[in-house]
Order: sequence, then structure tokens, then C-alpha cells
Amino acid sequence: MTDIRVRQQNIRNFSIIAHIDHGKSTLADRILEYTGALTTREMQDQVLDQMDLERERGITIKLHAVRLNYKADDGNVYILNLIDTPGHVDFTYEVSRSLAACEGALLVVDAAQGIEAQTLANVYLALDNDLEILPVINKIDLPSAEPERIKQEIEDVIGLDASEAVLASAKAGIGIKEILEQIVTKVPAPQGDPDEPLKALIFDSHYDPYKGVIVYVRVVNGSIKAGSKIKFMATNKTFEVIEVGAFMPRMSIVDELYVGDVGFIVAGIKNVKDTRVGDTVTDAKNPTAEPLPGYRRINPMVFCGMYPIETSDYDDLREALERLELNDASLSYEPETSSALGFGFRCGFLGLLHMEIIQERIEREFNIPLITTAPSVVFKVTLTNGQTVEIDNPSNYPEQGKIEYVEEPFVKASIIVPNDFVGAIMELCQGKRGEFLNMEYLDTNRVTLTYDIPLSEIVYDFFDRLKSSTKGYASFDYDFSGYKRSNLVKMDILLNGEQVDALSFIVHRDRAYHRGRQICEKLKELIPRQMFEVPIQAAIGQKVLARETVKAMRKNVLAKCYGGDISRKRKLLEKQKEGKKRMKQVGSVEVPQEAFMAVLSLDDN
Ligand SMILES: Nc1nc2c(ncn2[C@@H]2O[C@H](COP(=O)(O)OP(=O)(O)OP(=O)(O)O)[C@@H](O)[C@H]2O)c(=O)[nH]1
Repeated sequence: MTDIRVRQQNIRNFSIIAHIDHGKSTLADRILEYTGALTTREMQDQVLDQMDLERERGITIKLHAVRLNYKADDGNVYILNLIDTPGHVDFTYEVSRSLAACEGALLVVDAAQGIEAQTLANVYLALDNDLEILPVINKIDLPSAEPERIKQEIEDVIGLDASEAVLASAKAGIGIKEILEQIVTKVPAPQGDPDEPLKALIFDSHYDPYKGVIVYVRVVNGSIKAGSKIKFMATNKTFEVIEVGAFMPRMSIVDELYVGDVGFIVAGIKNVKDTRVGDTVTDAKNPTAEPLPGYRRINPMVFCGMYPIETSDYDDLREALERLELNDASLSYEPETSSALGFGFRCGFLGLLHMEIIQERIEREFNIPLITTAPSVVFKVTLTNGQTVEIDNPSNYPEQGKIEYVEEPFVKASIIVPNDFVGAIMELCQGKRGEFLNMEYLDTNRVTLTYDIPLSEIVYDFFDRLKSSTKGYASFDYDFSGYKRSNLVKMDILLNGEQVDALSFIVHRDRAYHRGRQICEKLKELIPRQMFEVPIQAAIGQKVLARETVKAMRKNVLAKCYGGDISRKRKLLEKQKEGKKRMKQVGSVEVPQEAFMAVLSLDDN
């Protein structure tokens, strides 16, 4: 065997999959520590979660790959490539593409909580990719740990053999060596032919201001080094490779990436769109015949408007979005104007968490205060003239008279919950227009409920309600299931007699009256008193369904500190300014940010 083939036999590419908080990042840290990729002193908690935001929220957003060396009990030194995956439901797509670069996956299950909704979702993705799944029961240090019961659950619910599941504590460093030994002995070495033309899968990319787009690849056939001429098969773009490297865990340049390797390519790529994730990289002169399967364009599911509070920030906002898009192919945006909010962008996201993260990054990293409008899904509206239009902004919703019918996106939601809460979940799902599909017992005290629910209802506070109505015990996962006809109408909001486009939303006709009344009440709480009386109205077309009034302000805030104390006066003014930061002048009325999100917090009961 050639050296390269021997090397290939000693490579193991694997991911860690888990439900949120079951300990994936902590386990990854322990593995890094154990293999000496980082000394304990260098070791910061959860080095794989690099972004500040990830660290703060304790979630993994972007996936990362690390190359480790491990000397196994059989005396061989193995190259282990650990590809980290995000755990949140919004990022399923990123999970699936990182799994495509692996042969095996550690399935981490919390020894106290057992299987949760995203444990299952991730297992299905791993099975789709034909991965060897190694169960790891984590947190056995917890007093409430029940490893034997969880083993049984893994066998009963997933159908995996759990007899050799590693009992681990990522926190206490228990079971780490056993996990590494199982990876070496149970996960197959990568297949592939070193003598075939280059064929590599792009599983991620990021933008570096100095080097351009850095492409993360898994080499399937052949090899790649500096000077190679490469071609991206989906976009047909060619580049000359400047450097190749691996994450150890910092980015380090290596001479060559061989068959089976995971690493990165720098090739002076300026435009992130040239390098689609899921695309195949090949040799430009001697291309492979067939690209790898698995390219699937991911469509944003949730849209919202983002407007700078200061009009002068508009260009900066565009630049911020451009920069973020480079690192995040699933983010989309295009300019839009609102008569209420001025110039801004309509942005598309994978889900709500994705949306919040982008908003937060724009404000934090780019320092641009924003007004964001309530998220909306994409409605398919078929007009009386037979044409179908896709509407991602309620203010563009066609007039009722021109609409033949409307379809909205539905998702199949799987909710895992203890028996005691089944009633609460059913009530919640029915309140959200859910259609019951199935109920299955996981074990004696937990069930999986499946519902078909309009995505627009999930977008509205579903997750929070789920958690609060089950004391945090429910876990939830969803998958797009298709479009269905619904009886929807557009609700307009008028402030002081003027319609505010950014406050319009789409609602089911049966709920319209109730929601209209609620939104008026909510807005009355949120909109501060002005110098004059402000009527708030909710209307469908010309028909007003509800009305509230914000009374006029009676007193000048400064009146009570007349004369004397200038510092107190300044403090008061500053306090006011602070409060104003998140206000937008809409016609003659000052409207705070929260008002644009008010529709999200309406209670249907
Ligand atoms: N007691 C105990 N706690 C653990 C163990 N492993 C992880 N934890 C804790 O569980 C929490 C979640 O761990 P993470 O490693 O952040 O979980 P994760 O699965 O990476 O979460 P996401 O990145 O959000 O998907 C943290 O507070 C950890 O300290 C363990 O073995 N025992």
C-alpha cells in the first residue's frame, strides 16, 4: 500500500450530534483536550463556539472542523476530524451538510433527560447519510442520571444497539478515551481513490477580509495543494489554489490535502456566491465526471423588514448585510421601502433564532440601531386572473377582491413531552390551528405528538408558549411539510387615522376579530402618550374591527424640575433620549420598536 492509502486507512471523520444542551460542545472540548490539540492552560471553555454571541447564548451556530491526532491502543496514530454541528432546529441544514462530510457520528444523549426531539431529528439526518452512529450517554455524574433507562430508550425508540454505549461525563472527563477508541474501531475509514481526479465536497465557507472566501472541504477522491487549478462544478468558476490547510484547531497551512481529509482551501475567491455549500470542487484540467450528490438550495422560511433608526445608517446597514451574507449563505436580503419606516431591507432567514442572531450581530458588531418588523412567512396568493404571487411582506398583500385563494406553509411539528402535559400541548396546538397527526408513546411516561401546524403560527411565540405550558419539559422539532390553502386576510393598523404599512399582518379570518382587538390593546400600552390623542384602529380593508385611544400627554416632563437643579434636568432629558433611541417617527406619532413586534405576543386564548 502506498503511504497515502495507509494514511487514508487511519483517518476517521466524525460529528457529534445531540439535542440542545445535552453536552455536545463540552464533549468536543474534552476530546480536544484529551488529544492534546490544546493544553489545559490554553483550554477555554467551549473553544469551538468562537463567536461571542454563540458563547453568550450557549448555542453553536456555525459549524467548525478540527483535525486531531490520536494514538490508539492498537499503537497506530489516527487523524480524527471532528466536525461540530449546530443543535438548534433552525440549523438543520448545516447539520446535514456537515454530516455528509463524515463516516460516523457520536450521538450524545443526556443521561437524565433522555431522547428529545432534536436527538431524533439528528439521528434521522445521520441515518440518511449512512453514518455509523455511536451512542454516548452523557452527564452520568448527575444525581438524576439513569443511564440504563436511557440505553433502553435508545434501543426502543431509535432502534440502535446501545449495549456498548459509552457512559460519559463530558464535564468530569469520564469516558473520553473509550469514546475515542470506539471512533477508531467502529467508524469506517473514508472510502475514495487517491488516484482519481480531485473530487471534494464543500461543506461550509467563511469570509476572511484578507484571504477572501475560505472554503471548507472534505476530499473524496484525489488530492489538492497550492498551485492546483480547481473548478467549482455548480458555478463552473475556476481558481488557482493559493494555500490549503487544516484546523488544528487554529487554521494551519499544510502541504497537501489527501483523500479522506477535511481542511480548507484559499484561492483568492472574492465572491461567496462562487462557492456554494454542497458543491463539488474538482481539478479544472482533469475534472471528475460526476459531481457529488447532495446539493440542495436552502430557502429562507421567515422574513422581516430591517430599518435603520437613523436614515443615515442605511448604507452601513447594506454593508453589514453584505458582510454577514458572506459568512452565511442562508441569509438573504433585498432593499424595500416602507412609507412608515423609510428605506430598509427585507431579509430572509431559516427561522426565528437565525433572525434574532442576525439582528443582534448587526447591532453589536456593526453598531447600527435597528427597527425590525414582525416576522412573516411566504404566502402563495393565486389571483383571480390565474397568476400566483409569493408574498413575504404583508404590506404587499393583494387586495381581497383580486384574490382567488391563498396558501400558506405548514410544518410537521414533533413534540416530545411527559404524559402530564399532553392536554396542555393539544390545547396549544389546536389554538395554533394545528391538525393532529399522531401520538406515540416513547416510554411509560413520555409521548411524541405530531401536528401539522401553519409555520406562521410557529413564528408567533409558539416556542415560548410550549416551554411555559410544560414547565420547560417539552422539546420540539419541525420540518417543512408543504403549502395548504387557508382562509387568510390582511389586517391593517391605523395610527391617528393613517395606515402604518409596517404594522400590517396576515391572520386567519376566524381569528381576525380577536387579534384585532388584542393588538389595539397592546399598542395602546406600548405607544407613549403624545401631545395629542392618538386613535389606534385595526381594520380589514375599509372595515374597522377594533379601536383604542392613547390619551394626550398632560404634563411636560420638565415641569416638575423648574428652576434649580440643572443636573437633574439633564438626567431627565438623557433618560428621555435613551427611551427615544428605539423610537421611530411614523407620521405624527412616535412608535417604539416593541410596537412592531406586538403581534408576536398576542394570546389566542
Ligand atoms: N453535569 C454535567 N453537565 C454537563 C455535562 N456535559 C455538559 N454539561 C453541561 O450542560 C450544559 C450544556 O452543555 P453544552 O456542551 O453547551 O451543550 P451543547 O449540546 O453543546 O449545546 P448547544 O451547543 O446549544 O447545542 C452546560 O451547562 C454544560 O456545562 C456533564 O457531563 N455533566
